[in-house]
Amino acid sequence: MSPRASSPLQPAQTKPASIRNFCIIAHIDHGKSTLADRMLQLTGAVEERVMRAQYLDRMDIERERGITIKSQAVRMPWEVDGETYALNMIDTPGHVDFTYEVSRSLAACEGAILLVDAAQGIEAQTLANLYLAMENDLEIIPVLNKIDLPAADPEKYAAEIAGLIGGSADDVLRVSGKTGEGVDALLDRVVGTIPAPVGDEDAPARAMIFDSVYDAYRGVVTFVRMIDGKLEPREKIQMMSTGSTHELLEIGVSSPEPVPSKGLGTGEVGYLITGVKDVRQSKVGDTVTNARTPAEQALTGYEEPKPMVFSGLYPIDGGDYPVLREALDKLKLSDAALVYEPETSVALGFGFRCGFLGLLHLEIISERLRREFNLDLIATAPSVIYQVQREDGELVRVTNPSEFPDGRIEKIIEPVVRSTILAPKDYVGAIMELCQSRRGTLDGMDYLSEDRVELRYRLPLGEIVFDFFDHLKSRTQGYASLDYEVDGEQEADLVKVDILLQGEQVDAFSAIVHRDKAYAYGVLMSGKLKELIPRQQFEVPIQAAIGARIIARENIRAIRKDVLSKCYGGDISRKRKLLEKQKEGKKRMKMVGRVEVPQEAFIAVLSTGETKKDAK
Ligand SMILES: Nc1nc2c(ncn2[C@@H]2O[C@H](COP(=O)(O)OP(=O)(O)OP(=O)(O)O)[C@@H](O)[C@H]2O)c(=O)[nH]1
Repeated sequence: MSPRASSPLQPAQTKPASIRNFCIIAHIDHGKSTLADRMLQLTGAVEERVMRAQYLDRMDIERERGITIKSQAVRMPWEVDGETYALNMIDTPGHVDFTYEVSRSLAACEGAILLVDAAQGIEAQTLANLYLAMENDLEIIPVLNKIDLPAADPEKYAAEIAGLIGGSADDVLRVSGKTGEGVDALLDRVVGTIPAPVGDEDAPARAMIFDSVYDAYRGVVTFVRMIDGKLEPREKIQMMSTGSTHELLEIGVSSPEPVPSKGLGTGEVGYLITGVKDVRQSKVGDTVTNARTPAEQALTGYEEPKPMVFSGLYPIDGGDYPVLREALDKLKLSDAALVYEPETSVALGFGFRCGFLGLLHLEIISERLRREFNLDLIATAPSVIYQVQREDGELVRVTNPSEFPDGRIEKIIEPVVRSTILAPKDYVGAIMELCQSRRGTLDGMDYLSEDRVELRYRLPLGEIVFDFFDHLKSRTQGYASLDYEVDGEQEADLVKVDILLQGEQVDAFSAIVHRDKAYAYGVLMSGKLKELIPRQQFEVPIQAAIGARIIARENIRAIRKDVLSKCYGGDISRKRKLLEKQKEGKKRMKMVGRVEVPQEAFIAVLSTGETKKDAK
């Protein structure tokens, strides 16, 4: 494949008419990275000699090790009819938790390539991002990828896509990121149909931050799209949400390695480095302006990141608490959405209550804590924000069951999501059953093609944060895809169920559940704990309670455990060994009142997410 591109345009001198800003909307594995590789190759942005598979992804891994910065936007030259254009490809996060970040990336573009696997068809996340792109008035270029696959069915899926975005199935481009077929035609289409950026070149500078990443060596690298005016190196810039000013140490473009430039003009996409150490000082959605001649009005659409899902993180080894605190402080530098505060649990000891954008965000953070900081953690069941109004009128914000107020309650408000589920039509019944059992209400249903259906449900966020996705997958043999977006609140009849061991409340097991499911939750939890907690030297009642009312009860019968009984008359070293072993075991026990609960019991009950799952 020989590159078709003449010498690139210089960033500071490129006129908006020669710029095209676009992103690729695609489901995981539909081939975004492979297609990006072909584009880098074809445009000559990356020389053949240094080309390697998943060029941009590779940079991602390097960034984790602090070697280079992640390329959130790549600039590529492309020539059409003797004229050179600068194409900026902007990366969009693919997952539902990061809808706001996606919306900012989209706001930085005039067009989007909708990339769909020609053997799979469109998926729910892609659909949700497509709708977002359409709401943002982006020009959509529909593309079927992997047409080289024997299983590809471009006719069927082209019709499906045409049905969604309008136009004819013939307008849907067909490419193979693997063989490179059709990629040049796609780049021509980008130049031909995506509008050039419009902005006021003479106005005071306004740049929208669509991403900021933390780099161990260079501090925060901020990715911006220039809307009006221009920015030049060594200027003082100002963040419009806070008014804070910073020296512009470096400004440039990624092509795809970072290349410093003489500035960025209207319509361009590039990066800024200011020496800021924390991504919170460079927030996605914020407007950057020139501190000397600031713009009067910030760009619209700025939002603070809002944590929606909360969970307590506790080190399994209490001695790791300072390590956990340090690790969270470090992660915060690169993640503006992570919030946390210290919390103590009677059962689990010292830990942190952490707020996340959603479940995936929670998973990413716990995984990073485990992998990068070597921490073994217990995470309490995820919870959402409830507004609880007491009878005396006081409103309490509850993100943790332990904050649930005692006494009489007037009403409880819970967050609700608008969800989209895509699946083959044979599974509609199973999906409806699941959504109904989670208090969902059907908003609508459409056939995308003969055999694929889009279901739209309103569901309480609290019902899906737990294990909804796992259930959806198992009921549809993995075929369903889900996307959701927080959409308002509703009143709900919820209660707090406590679990008591010998009359002592185990805070880590309390949960806020719908009244209809409280009994099932209580029975399930007490049954599980009975299996998991070893018999003690006295009888231990396990009770589930709503306030003072007991709704379920199990008993662990007493036993006198004498580890030495087996070795009557045995030699002393063997006895010592057994006693040592018993001591080891005790270390992993947590005391709840007088009851010894093995660490494993907490882990088994909390981390598998089996509690609410079975309590349906
Ligand atoms: N046959 C064929 N396989 C392809 C094509 N494009 C991508 N693939 C394969 O599909 C798989 C996923 O491709 P990626 O490019 O990693 O997909 P992605 O969308 O970037 O995936 P994530 O990085 O996980 O989001 C890989 O195994 C690729 O080799 C294609 O045009 N034809």
